[in-house]
Amino acid sequence: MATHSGGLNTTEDRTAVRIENLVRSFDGRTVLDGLDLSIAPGEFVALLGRSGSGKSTLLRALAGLDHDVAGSGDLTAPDHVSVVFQDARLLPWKRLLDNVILGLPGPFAEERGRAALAEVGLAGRERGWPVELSGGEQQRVSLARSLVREPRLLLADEPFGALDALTRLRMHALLRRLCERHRPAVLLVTHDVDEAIALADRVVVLDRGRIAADLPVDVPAPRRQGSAAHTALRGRLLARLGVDTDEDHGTTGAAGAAGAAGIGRSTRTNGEESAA
Ligand SMILES: Nc1ncnc2c1ncn2[C@@H]1O[C@H](COP(=O)(O)OP(=O)(O)OP(=O)(O)O)[C@@H](O)[C@H]1O
Repeated sequence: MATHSGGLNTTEDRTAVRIENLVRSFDGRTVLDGLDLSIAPGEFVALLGRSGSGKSTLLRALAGLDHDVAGSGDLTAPDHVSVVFQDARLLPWKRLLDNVILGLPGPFAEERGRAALAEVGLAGRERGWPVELSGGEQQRVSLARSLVREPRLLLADEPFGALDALTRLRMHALLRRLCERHRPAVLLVTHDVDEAIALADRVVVLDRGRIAADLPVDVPAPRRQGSAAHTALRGRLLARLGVDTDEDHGTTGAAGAAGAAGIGRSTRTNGEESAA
C-alpha cells in the first residue's frame, strides 16, 4: 500500500481506511489535529463528537471533497467511495431509477438500478419522481444510489438526522441488512449515541481534533436499550462527549435527551479512551 503525505490515496489491502496524523485548519483554527484512524474492510464505525468537532471535515477529507483545504497527513481510502448526506440530494427532474443510476457506466446499469430500488423496498417505483416520496423514501433512494455502485467505503453524514423516530428505526434495520449483504466499510457520522450503538461495530469519539475514545460495541444482538451492556457503553460514550448522565444514580431522563443530542458541557480529561 502506497501512501503519500497530504493526499488522498487508494488501497486494496486489508485496511479499507488508514488515516495518520491528519491535520485540517480553517482560517488559522485547527479542526483536525493529528488525527489517526483505521477502518477494516466491512467494518462499521460510528463517529460521534460535539457540534463543530470536525466530523464532517473528516468525512469530506475521506471523500476527497476537500482538495482546496490546507492541511497535512496521510490518508488512504478505497477507490470506490459513496457518500450519503442528511438530505437525499435527488435530482427532482429525473425519475427515481435515473437518479439511482446517474453516471453509472455499463450495459446493466438499469438492471442493477432496479435491483437496488427493490433492495430498499421501492420495487415498482422506478418511474416515479422524487417529489412523490416521503423523506424516508427519498433516503432509501439515496441509499440505493450509493449501494448500486458497490462502494468499498460508505460515508454517511447524519443520514437519518431529519427523519422521525419510527422511520429512523426502520432505516436502521434497512442499513444493517444492506451492510451485511454488501459489506462496505462504513463511517457513519451521528449525534445519536443510541444510533451509534445500534448500528456500529466500533464507536469513535472525536474531540479537540483527535480520536478521544475508540470502543467496540460489545452489546449482544438485538442490542436492546436498557440492557446492562448497552447502558454501560452508552454511559462511557456520553461521558466522553462531556455529558453528565447521572445514570449511576438512577436518573435517566437527562441521559435520554443527551443520547439523542450527543452534546453537553465538557467535563472530560484529554486522555484517549480505548477498548480495555
Ligand atoms: N469550509 C470551511 N471554512 C471555514 N470553516 C469551516 C469550514 N468547514 C468547517 N469549518 C469549521 O470547522 C469546524 C468543524 O466543522 P464540521 O462541520 O467538520 O463539524 P461537525 O463536527 O461536523 O459539526 P456538526 O455536528 O455541527 O455538523 C467548525 O467550527 C466549522 O465552522
